Amino acid sequence: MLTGSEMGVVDENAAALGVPRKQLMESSGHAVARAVRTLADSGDQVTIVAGRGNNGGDALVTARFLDEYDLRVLLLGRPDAISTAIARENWDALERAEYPTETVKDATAFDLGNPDIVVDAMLGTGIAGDLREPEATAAAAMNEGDATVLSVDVPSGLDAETGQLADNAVDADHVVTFHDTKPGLPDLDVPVTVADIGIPDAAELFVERGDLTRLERDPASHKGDNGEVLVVGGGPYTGAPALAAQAALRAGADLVRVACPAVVAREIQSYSENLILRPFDGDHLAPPHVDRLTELAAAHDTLVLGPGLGDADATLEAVGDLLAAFEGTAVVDADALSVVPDTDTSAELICTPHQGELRGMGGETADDWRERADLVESFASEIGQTLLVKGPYDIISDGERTRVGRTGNPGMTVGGTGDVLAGVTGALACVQDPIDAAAIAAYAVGSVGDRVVDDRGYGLVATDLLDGIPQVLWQRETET
Ligand SMILES: NC(=O)C1=CN([C@@H]2O[C@H](COP(=O)(O)OP(=O)(O)OC[C@H]3O[C@@H](n4cnc5c(N)ncnc54)[C@H](O)[C@@H]3O)[C@@H](O)[C@H]2O)[C@H](O)CC1
Ligand SMILES: [K+]
Repeated sequence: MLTGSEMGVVDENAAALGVPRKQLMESSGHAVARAVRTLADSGDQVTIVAGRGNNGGDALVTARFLDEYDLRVLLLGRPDAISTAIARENWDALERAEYPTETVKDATAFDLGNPDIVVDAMLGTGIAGDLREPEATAAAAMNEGDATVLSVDVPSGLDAETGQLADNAVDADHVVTFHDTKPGLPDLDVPVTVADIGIPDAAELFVERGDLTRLERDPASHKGDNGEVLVVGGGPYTGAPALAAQAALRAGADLVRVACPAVVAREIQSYSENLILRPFDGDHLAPPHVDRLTELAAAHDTLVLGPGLGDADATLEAVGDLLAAFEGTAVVDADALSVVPDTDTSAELICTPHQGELRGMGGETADDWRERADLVESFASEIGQTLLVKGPYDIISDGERTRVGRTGNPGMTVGGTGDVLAGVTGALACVQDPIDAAAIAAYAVGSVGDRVVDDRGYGLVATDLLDGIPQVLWQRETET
């Protein structure tokens, strides 16, 4: 089952892999034609009712596969109101080949006639709310008439995000949906054909630019709505927590606070005026700090635990205590990772080990990335947490879903890049599911590294990554 927006991610990933949406539309349109043939006898009257989006575009393709029928193609609205280039190209192709096209300029001009089959291609995954005109009148005519109604992707009026059916939705007799079933379809109690439209499995496995379409920033949002991150780190090292915190800000978090030992607080602050420091006594994290830090962490959307903490016994004991007490979402990195397998926690963790740290946690790894993906998935399921295992192929798994990130390059083996990744993951986990946050973070940080190395060659340092994060996350180029 895929929601409409999940389908959009997969579809954009397919385009990134070289299978553009117009090709998918051709497959979709063909699949609808095959379904029409199973329902219609030769010479039957088949009427296509197309909307102005890509749902309509699918059925404009269908028309070219139905030459043996008595065909009518009705476009709801003027051709210049067609909202996508690919749907318009398919409309133009029908016109040039002199198919029997008609445009319906408003609801009063709609006349369904009395066809044997109606193809409902008014609205698919792009709908919001009840049907407006002229779709509402067209739907009522379909529902009142005797024709068999074949809906394209979803019955027009079914919200593929929530599965909710509008009061004035089309009452379909059959549905041909694409790639995977959609919310609400199983409840309709009509035959649903799931058509393979040639989307490669890789579009769901690999993290590609389509995954970035999950990111959105509400124009009406206030400070804090886009995430508050607490980084607990520092002591023996000061750069690591500063990198993680700055990366979290660059990834879009509103407020990032760094809790660190007091003796290094000034030094960490001196790296950036954007950071808010919350020092605790002494020169390293220890069990007496845990109560206050647990309380502080609970007031944030996510905790990033580990950068620069070191591996002093008292520090690792405190990490265990903090994880045991904390109930929110935490990104666990660096020395803190070793504590995870022995800790009982109700927190939701995103652990970001490289392969050596994974072994240290008791996980197995393999040279072949596919084998590694299987091993990481089993280990994630065993520990009941999300893993982001760093490497030339990043493997991200929550034990059920597994994703693979292929961005990044050998220039990124330098120190500090992991801290940047932890920070970005922490910021994204404020507003995304753990697996999506980890997948997007791995993809984005690798992409920034690729851009830096493309520009300047190797010799990249972790601070080079910070500035490029917003561009990769937000200035994305998508296919229209
Ligand atoms: N995702 C894929 O892999 C593929 C999907 N395909 C098909 O494309 C549609 C989705 O197309 P999209 O252009 O995004 O949206 P729609 O055609 O569903 O509708 C957009 C259109 O509708 C208007 N609108 C929105 N709400 C309403 C309303 N309540 N009443 C009237 N009109 C409304 C809106 O303004 C837009 O103009 C998907 O379902 C598949 O069929 C392709 O096949 C490619 C592969
Ligand atoms: K439809």
